[in-house]
Amino acid sequence: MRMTGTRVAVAGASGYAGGELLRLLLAHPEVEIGALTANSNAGERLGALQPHLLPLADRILEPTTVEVLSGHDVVFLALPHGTSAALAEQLPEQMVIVDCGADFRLKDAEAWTTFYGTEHAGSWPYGLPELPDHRAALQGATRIAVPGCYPTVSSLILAPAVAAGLIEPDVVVVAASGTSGAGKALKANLLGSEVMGNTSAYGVGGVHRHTPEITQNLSALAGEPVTVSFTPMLVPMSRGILATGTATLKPGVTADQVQQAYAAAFADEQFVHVLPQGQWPQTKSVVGSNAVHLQVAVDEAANKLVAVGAVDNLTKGTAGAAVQCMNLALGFPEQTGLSTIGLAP
Ligand SMILES: NC(=O)C1=CN([C@@H]2O[C@H](COP(=O)(O)OP(=O)(O)OC[C@H]3O[C@@H](n4cnc5c(N)ncnc54)[C@H](OP(=O)(O)O)[C@@H]3O)[C@@H](O)[C@H]2O)C=CC1
Ligand SMILES: CC(=O)N[C@@H](CCC(=O)OP(=O)(O)O)C(=O)O
Repeated sequence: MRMTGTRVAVAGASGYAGGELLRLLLAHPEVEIGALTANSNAGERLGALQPHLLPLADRILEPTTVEVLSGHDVVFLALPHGTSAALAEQLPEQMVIVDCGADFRLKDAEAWTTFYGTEHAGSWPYGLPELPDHRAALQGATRIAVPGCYPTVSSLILAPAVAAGLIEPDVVVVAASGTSGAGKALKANLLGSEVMGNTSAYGVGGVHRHTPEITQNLSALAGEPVTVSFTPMLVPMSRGILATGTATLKPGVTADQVQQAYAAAFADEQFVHVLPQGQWPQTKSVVGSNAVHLQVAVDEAANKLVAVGAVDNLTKGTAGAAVQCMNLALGFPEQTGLSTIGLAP
């Protein structure tokens, strides 16, 4: 059903994801921005924390409570993991809730507890419409779990090969992220002098919490368990992720088959672009946009498929996906308020 003047609230408006949501929502023709909430920063002017959001500079951040968030058509939750579940269960059923956190992404309760260490709250429709069979569940949905930033790009770079049965169910993903992926809260390894002029791996050895999310996406596509070895890295830039996925080709699979599978998988997708042959994704081309840039090659000597993808972790990796999902939930054209144009140089 098409609605106009849709009233939206953003919980976590003082954070990075909340700020990016507001940047996009300010340019969205169908919404009216309602309550903006925070935690330790409640009572502050938004302008003191998000100086780039000039039209909202004098809005005062409210506490994140059920009372403040009720009375909106849509609530975006951009809160730390584990915070959304308790809040969501008290909000009205008919309200559309789009959760940027992880609380409702995983279907497997055991995987949740292993990686997050708390009780599983359940699962909601997963907000990656470009994965086969996902869009329909988002149309008209009232609860949506936005994917993690690494899983978005890591799943999309390998999805066509997995869905077409071109690779063995055993993949390796190495992904480099800008520091905004870690959120705004000060962390020792994210201080300027630790990050500048430096690149480091972290969460190595299958322990990063995005591993089960990528596994869930690829296994569902394969119709059998897919083993995922995922290694994230931190690089000295504020936004963007560049991910490389590698897998062994099944016997007899040709480079032509691979190219055709990728072209066909995303032919009708407005946000996922398989680049022309010979051109490789780079993060700057997608920064600030909801686009994913992809490229794939066959390494014949090693018998491997190698796929590379770039996203902006805060846009298609979080807030852009959240807006795209809201559009689907409310019946707005999917691209409303979203751009595919990045930055250069
Ligand atoms: N950054 C990214 O690239 C991505 C982030 N996400 C997810 O989005 C969510 C927000 O992340 P991000 O914006 O980066 O994090 P930030 O640390 O930048 O922001 C967190 C926000 O949550 C608020 N907050 C903190 N603790 C509580 C609490 N106990 N109750 C209510 N509100 C609280 C903060 O308010 P205050 O400032 O007042 O303390 C702030 O507004 C997380 O779940 C994250 O995993 C998902 C994909 C990518
Ligand atoms: C660079 C960096 O630290 N990135 C974050 C991922 C952020 C994200 O997408 O994810 P969630 O919503 O699942 O927290 C990390 O590795 O924890």
